[in-house]
Amino acid sequence: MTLQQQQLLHLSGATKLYNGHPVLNDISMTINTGTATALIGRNGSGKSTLLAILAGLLKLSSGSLLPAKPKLRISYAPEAFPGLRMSAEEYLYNMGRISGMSTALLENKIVQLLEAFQLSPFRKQAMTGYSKGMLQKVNLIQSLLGEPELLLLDEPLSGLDLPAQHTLIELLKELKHSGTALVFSVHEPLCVEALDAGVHVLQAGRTLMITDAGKLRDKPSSYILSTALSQQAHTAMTELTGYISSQYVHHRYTGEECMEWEVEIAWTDEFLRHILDMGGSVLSLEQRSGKSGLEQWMDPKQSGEATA
Ligand SMILES: Nc1ncnc2c1ncn2[C@@H]1O[C@H](COP(=O)(O)OP(=O)(O)OP(=O)(O)O)[C@@H](O)[C@H]1O
Repeated sequence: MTLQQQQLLHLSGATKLYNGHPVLNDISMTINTGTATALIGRNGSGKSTLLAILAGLLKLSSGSLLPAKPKLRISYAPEAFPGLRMSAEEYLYNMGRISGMSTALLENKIVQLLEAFQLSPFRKQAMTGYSKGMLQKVNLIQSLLGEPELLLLDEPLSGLDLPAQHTLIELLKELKHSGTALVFSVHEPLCVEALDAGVHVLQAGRTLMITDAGKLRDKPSSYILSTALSQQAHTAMTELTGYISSQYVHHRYTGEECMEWEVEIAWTDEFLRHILDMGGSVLSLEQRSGKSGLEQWMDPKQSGEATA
């Protein structure tokens, strides 16, 4: 915790039973101001249940949830949002008034957010006619209206088009910077990396691991696609400094068998030269992060099995 960060909420030994069966089992986490925490895990691993508990909407079967102060301003955007009969503008206005916002501030905020999410042209239409993505935008705008100290988002990117995803991430970055604590469930790496989030991996209601985006990010490598070389030339390449791995792959367009080389970026030129010297052709070159990136942790069972 940096000097400026303060504890907002502490969850300890949280267990939630449904029909005697634990769907969350002994979960502990501390949420500090100005931080982002991503909950990741397979479908049914307990992310939504945990968010509803943090929001105070579900009671714990055992364990404790301790806010650092009595009236913490919490906003919550649930996973599903129904198409109500009222217009988005009306709904947002009502929600803002319920949370105690002043009319002037609220009207201003609604206009800004509807514009940012490109919903202004539809603001007076009944939400029964909205698409899934449009409803998700209203759901998110509702959670962004006030100035929450803790913002809980259940799969916020779900159903959003790309511009809306970027708008949301920029807004979340600003909120985090201004001290709001963010906790969100997510199946895509985009949010985790952009918000430099801590990562809480759930598996069947239990904490599998706690880490952060920085640790999960791989050092990028160069990936060179070349025509297949002779066995002798291939072996010589594998002995060069900077070699990481190689595999036979089929070319995306021609279907031809070729070789993909993963090499350290600093040695890329050497490898390109060797391929040409050995009679091969370079088909493409790109730099990207390696195999065990964040995507792998989006499917924690697989990772758990791999390291077991
Ligand atoms: N009201 C309920 N009654 C009984 N079981 C429930 C209830 N709500 C959730 N569960 C169960 O709790 C487990 C965790 O569900 P939860 O919705 O929290 O998972 P999730 O990680 O958010 O899943 P997803 O990625 O699909 O949204 C699941 O097995 C689910 O069936």
